[in-house]
Amino acid sequence: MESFGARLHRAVRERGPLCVGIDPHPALLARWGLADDVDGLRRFAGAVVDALGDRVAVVKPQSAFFERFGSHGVAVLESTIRQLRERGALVLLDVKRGDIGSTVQAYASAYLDPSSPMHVDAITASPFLGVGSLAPMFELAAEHGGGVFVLALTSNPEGASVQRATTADGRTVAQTVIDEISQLNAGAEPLGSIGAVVGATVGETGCDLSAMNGPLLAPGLGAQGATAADLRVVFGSNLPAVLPSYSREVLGAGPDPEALRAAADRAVVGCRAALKLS
Ligand SMILES: O=c1ccn([C@@H]2O[C@H](COP(=O)(O)O)[C@@H](O)[C@H]2O)c(=O)[nH]1
Repeated sequence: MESFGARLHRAVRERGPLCVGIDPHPALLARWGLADDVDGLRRFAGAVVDALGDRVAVVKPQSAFFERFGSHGVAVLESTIRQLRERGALVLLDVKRGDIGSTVQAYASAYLDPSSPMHVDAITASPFLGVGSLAPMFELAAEHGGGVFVLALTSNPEGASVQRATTADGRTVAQTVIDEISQLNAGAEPLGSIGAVVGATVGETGCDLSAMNGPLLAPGLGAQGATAADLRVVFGSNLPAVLPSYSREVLGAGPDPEALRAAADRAVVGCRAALKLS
C-alpha cells in the first residue's frame, strides 16, 4: 500500500504545493448569498468541490463548521469528503483530535479506517495529552496509507505561551513534538506520513526541523496576515516539505467557480515561488 507521505509527495508534484481549507464561516455564507443553514452549507461545500476538487493537491474541510449544524452538517461533511476523493484531491480533515490512548483508538477508527463513512486521507491531531497518546492514530495511518498532522507551533498568537515553553531537558514543547514525529518518520521515502502543523505567522520557530522527514502544514496565510514570503523566514532550509494552507483568502473569491480557481492558481504560483519550486 502506498503511504500517505508518498501520495502527498506525488499530489504536490502534479497539482502544486497548496492546501485549500473549506471553512464555511457564517460571514462567507452571507457573502456568497447563501443561508446560514444546512442547505447553504451543502451548496458552499459543493461549489468548492466542483471548482477545486480536481485541481488542488489537498483540501482541508474544517470539521467545526460542519458540526455546527449537528448530524445534518456531519452528513454534508461525509458527502463532501467522498466527492473530494472522487475528484482526486487528498482530504485532510481538520479536527484536531486528541485524548487518552484508548479513546484515540476510536478517533483513529472514525477517520483513518477505510470502512468508516468519515474516512479521510489525513487528520489533524492535538498532542496536549502527549504525542505518545496519539499512537493508535499513527498505527492505523501506517496500516491504511493515512496521515496525521500533529500541532507543533500553531498560527494563533495564544499558542506560543505553551508551545514555546521550555521543558525539563531544555527543549521547547514544540521541539519535543517535532522530535517525536521525526522518530516516527525516520527512513521513510520520499516523505514520512506524520506531519507537523507550524503556522506561517510564527516567525522564526527556534526549532530544528531538519530531521522531520515529514510534511509541514503551514496555515495562517492570507486572512491571518502571513504571506507566502513569510514561509522562508519560518521554514528556512526546510521549505521543500512545506504545504501552505489557505482558507478564507481563497474562499473569499467565490462563489464564481472561475474566480475560485483563479484564486487557487494565484496561491499556487505565489507558493511555488516562495518555496523555490519550478
Ligand atoms: O495552527 C493552526 C492550525 C489550524 N488552523 C486552521 O486553518 C484554517 C485557517 O483558516 P484561514 O481562513 O486561512 O485563516 C482554519 O480552519 C483554522 O482552524 C489554523 O489557522 N492554525
